[in-house]
Amino acid sequence: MSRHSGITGELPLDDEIGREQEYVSMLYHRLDELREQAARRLTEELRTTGGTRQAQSQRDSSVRMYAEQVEQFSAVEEGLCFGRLDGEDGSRHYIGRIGILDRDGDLDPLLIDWRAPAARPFYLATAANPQGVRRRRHLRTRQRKVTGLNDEVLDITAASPTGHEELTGEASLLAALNAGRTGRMRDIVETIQVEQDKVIRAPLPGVLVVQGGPGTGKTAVALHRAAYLLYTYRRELATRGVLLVGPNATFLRYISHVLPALAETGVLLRTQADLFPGVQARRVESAEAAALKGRTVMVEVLEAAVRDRQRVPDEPMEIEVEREILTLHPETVRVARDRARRSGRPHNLARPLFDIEIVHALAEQVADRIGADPLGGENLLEEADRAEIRRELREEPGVRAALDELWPVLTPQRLLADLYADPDRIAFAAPMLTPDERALLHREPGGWTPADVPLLDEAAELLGEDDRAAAARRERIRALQREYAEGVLEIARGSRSIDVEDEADGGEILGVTDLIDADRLLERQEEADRLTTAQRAAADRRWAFGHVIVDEAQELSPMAWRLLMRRCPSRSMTIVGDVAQTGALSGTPSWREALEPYVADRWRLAELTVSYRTPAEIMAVAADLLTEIDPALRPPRSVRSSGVPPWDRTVTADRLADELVAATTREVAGLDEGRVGVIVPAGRIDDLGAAVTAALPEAAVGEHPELESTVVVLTVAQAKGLEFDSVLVVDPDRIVAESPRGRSDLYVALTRATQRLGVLRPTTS
Ligand SMILES: Nc1ncnc2c1ncn2[C@@H]1O[C@H](COP(=O)(O)OP(=O)(O)OP(=O)(O)O)[C@@H](O)[C@H]1O
Repeated sequence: MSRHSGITGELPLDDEIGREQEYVSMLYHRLDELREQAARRLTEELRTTGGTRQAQSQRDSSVRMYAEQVEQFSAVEEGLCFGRLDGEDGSRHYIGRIGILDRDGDLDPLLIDWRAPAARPFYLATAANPQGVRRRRHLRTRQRKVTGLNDEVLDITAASPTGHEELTGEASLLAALNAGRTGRMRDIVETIQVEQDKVIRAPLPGVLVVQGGPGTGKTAVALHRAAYLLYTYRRELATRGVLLVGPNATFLRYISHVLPALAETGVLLRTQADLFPGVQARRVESAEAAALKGRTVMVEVLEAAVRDRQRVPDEPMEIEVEREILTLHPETVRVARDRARRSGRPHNLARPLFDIEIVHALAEQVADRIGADPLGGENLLEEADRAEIRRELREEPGVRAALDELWPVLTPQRLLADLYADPDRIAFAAPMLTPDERALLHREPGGWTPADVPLLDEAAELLGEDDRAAAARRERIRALQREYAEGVLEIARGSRSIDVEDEADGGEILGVTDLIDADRLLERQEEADRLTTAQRAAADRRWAFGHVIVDEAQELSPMAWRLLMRRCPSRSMTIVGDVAQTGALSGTPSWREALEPYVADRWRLAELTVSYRTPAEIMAVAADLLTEIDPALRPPRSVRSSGVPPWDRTVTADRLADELVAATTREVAGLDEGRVGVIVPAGRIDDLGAAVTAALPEAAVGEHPELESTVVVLTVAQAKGLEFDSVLVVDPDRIVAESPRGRSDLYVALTRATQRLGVLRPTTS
């Protein structure tokens, strides 16, 4: 179907590369001009001060725009232009990371953004459906130099060299797949495949579930979809932003370079642990405790925990007020409590109603005494006198203390910490749980776990925000503003280094940092709130995102789904995952079950069927296990073979560490470049990690291991979503035994390799 050639059939390869070099150099020249122009304008805007409030605000948005432009033009430096489409009508278009117009702004761009409709045939055209394309050319570049090219002539009569009828840009694709891994995910913008393109460019509204086996590009697709949506629906998403949720911090670091390389910085990347502003949930707890906290029964538990804080005393309470003792009867409190509850307001917002009732009752006592008619007639006080008494009572420390005791204003953190710390409170709030389950909730204060985050969020809903929460938010926003101010200066410094290089050409520009410091910039920002949408969203628990993307979504608990749905009232979501890889005990084995409570059956399913990571030899091993997990599940088809069969070796238990070190050393020696992943049972990460790092000091292990190390030792939970050139899986039986979802964990472990897989099994004898 397609012809791959070193010679294009028109010009010798070198000449052809030379011609492409001319074009690519021209594009870089134009990119430099645009970047310099943006940097110059940024500097000019930052130098200008004064003017009306409106002028300041306009200037501030210009500063943001130019700062973003400088950032974007720098981000697309590597691989700026990667493709060319020759039409049957003789047209010729270059495809790249951003769109570039010529100086006159002619309609025909010099470079077409990969997300633009005009670029789409680059990804979709096949010999059977050429879409007006005669030839697709992939350009390979290193820095600004064209190093090679691959052509596909979309000619139905030409034979396919590999029989992969469905692949587009096959030579470039295979080159990308066979390249050594660096510990950082790369973008796939040059070689997006047809089934992936359909997901990436699916319309914005509604819930789209992307189900696909290991290595089918779900993460890659999720990231490119974020970039596509921000480009195509910029107006809709500019103010509301896009949230991308990943399974853990290591994974976010792994993917963190992809969107900047696609010149998109407007996506907020977060783990579940970071979704409650002001809380960093790093505490560790048992899988069972996390699973319990993920169940929706916790909504009832929290509701009861809040009710428990709305107290009615058993005995009358005595309150001292200016040397006088007032008595608060349980019945008075009960009536006040019931009225406040009936308002239906969240706890903290109902407190004023409770206060009114209680203060009113106490004021009546005072009025009865001081307004009593000595002759036995009606009380002598007017309503204005009573109002004054109520006002004074509110200020009384004794009254305030009583109100705080009976109906305390609570933060979510206070509610949850008090609940966990006290078995009696747990017993009151969770009668529906078993004693063992209640024991799982009990713990001393001191940090939060990721499974606490949806509970904090739920508690925040039940409590309503009090003033302290709002003040905390203002403080967080201020901190982010400072960060932003520093970021702008950083960009300005970056742009300056480009300018400095150009000084030889007479292009000297006065540096931004010569004119303004972070504090002054911050002052100006406070006048005109100029945070990026993502930054504002990060600080605000009640932010409603324009679109939410969830990766490894099978791991989300029902409580986590509730949180995410609150963040996305428009239900515009992309949910990416593989139900066969579910490891969390409260994770989902079925998309229908997870989504039904929120959108019933109004969601679309897209499936990715081809694995780009895992070679056929390794996928065959994983496929046997998949059948055990669920005979109905089908493994993805591997796009390539490595020619290296996986090995599986049994060693005596006492030799395991030594054998592992020896095998790791061999794998490292066998790789030119690239990374080795050693996946071990969670219960052996400490000793086996220590053994490997003792022998190979460059190896990384720990809570957040450095993925760019040659060797990384990690658990399955840490390895989720990652990949390595060579993978050693240690003690698979124990990995399976460690969790009720152990077989899915092993499936994840076996599918992390791009080239080679080895399995080490200890025996007891
Ligand atoms: N079209 C493509 N072109 C080049 N590389 C690709 C393409 N699609 C996927 N890949 C590569 O395949 C590998 C696996 O992709 P990715 O991590 O997105 O898969 P996944 O479906 O999320 O896997 P898992 O379920 O195991 O987390 C990555 O190295 C990715 O860059």
